[in-house]
Amino acid sequence: MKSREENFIYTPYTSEELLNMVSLREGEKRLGENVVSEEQKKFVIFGIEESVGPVANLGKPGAEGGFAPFVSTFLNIQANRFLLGKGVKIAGRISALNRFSDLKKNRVLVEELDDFVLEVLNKHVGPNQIPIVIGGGHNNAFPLMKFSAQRLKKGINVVNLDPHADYRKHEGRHSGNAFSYAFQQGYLEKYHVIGLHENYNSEEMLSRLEKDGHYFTIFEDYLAGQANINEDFLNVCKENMKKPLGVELDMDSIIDMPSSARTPSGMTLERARIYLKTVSNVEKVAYLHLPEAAPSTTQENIAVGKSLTYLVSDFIKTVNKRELIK
Ligand SMILES: N=CN[C@@H](CCC(=O)O)C(=O)O
Repeated sequence: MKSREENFIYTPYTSEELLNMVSLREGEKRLGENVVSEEQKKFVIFGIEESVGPVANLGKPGAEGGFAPFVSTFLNIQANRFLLGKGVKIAGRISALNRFSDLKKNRVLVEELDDFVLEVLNKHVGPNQIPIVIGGGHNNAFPLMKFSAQRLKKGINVVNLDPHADYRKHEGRHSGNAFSYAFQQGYLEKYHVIGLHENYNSEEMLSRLEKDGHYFTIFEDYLAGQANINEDFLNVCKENMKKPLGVELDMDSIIDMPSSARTPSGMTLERARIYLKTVSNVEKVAYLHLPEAAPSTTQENIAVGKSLTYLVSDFIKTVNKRELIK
């Protein structure tokens, strides 16, 4: 299946392809062996292999490479009492076939991608299923919010752990304005963005976040001990306990994570895990989105694959635990 101008393609996984990525070991069960089962699926995972969004935001390419190391790592973790993986489906991936050198053309390309991601989600996510989208730029938050708002018939609340608010002007689509476009179009109601870096958010954007009634916290306030990050995670969870919540984690919030906006100062992976475990503990998660990882070496592939796997498995375990408690 291709997008309208044929600049993107969706390729579903076959069970055989997925099983080929699993290294079997006698006496053990790997997650991939259960992921291919015929059981009812609660979580549907999609990869997005593109970096047109970050490039259209004047950033660096590489986000097309985040998903592949995730899949091979995730399929090979242990299936055990903590996570069996039978309720998880790895559906397929959207890949970019083109990118231009012209900024305007790339921003139009992002619109084509927005529509294509929405089409794929509409086609492959059932009524009670939760989509998990991995890889690509933060631009793909827009179709995820649109998909969720359309199926719930109202704008949703979203939480994002991110040094950048991605609430830039409506200047053509890119990875830095998914949330401002979604708010303008009524798909996003209240935006909670946690851990903004003082140095990387324009005054104009911060003022607009305030004017539009959103909630944001500053990373440096946590460093100075003027705010408590775990309390802020918990407060977002409590405020959204009974509302459908979109959960976003920009991989560039994590210290040294290979990405377009790689940072030497930021969240530890452990803090990011606590974030996901806390904010996902609401009654209805609309989706999980983990964009922006951009590995370029073998070592970086390992780091990205394992980091994404910890985060996705934490998320699934948190949602599963809630369902069992109910
Ligand atoms: N989604 C990320 N957005 C950031 C990062 C830009 C970059 O790639 O360098 C932003 O718009 O500021």
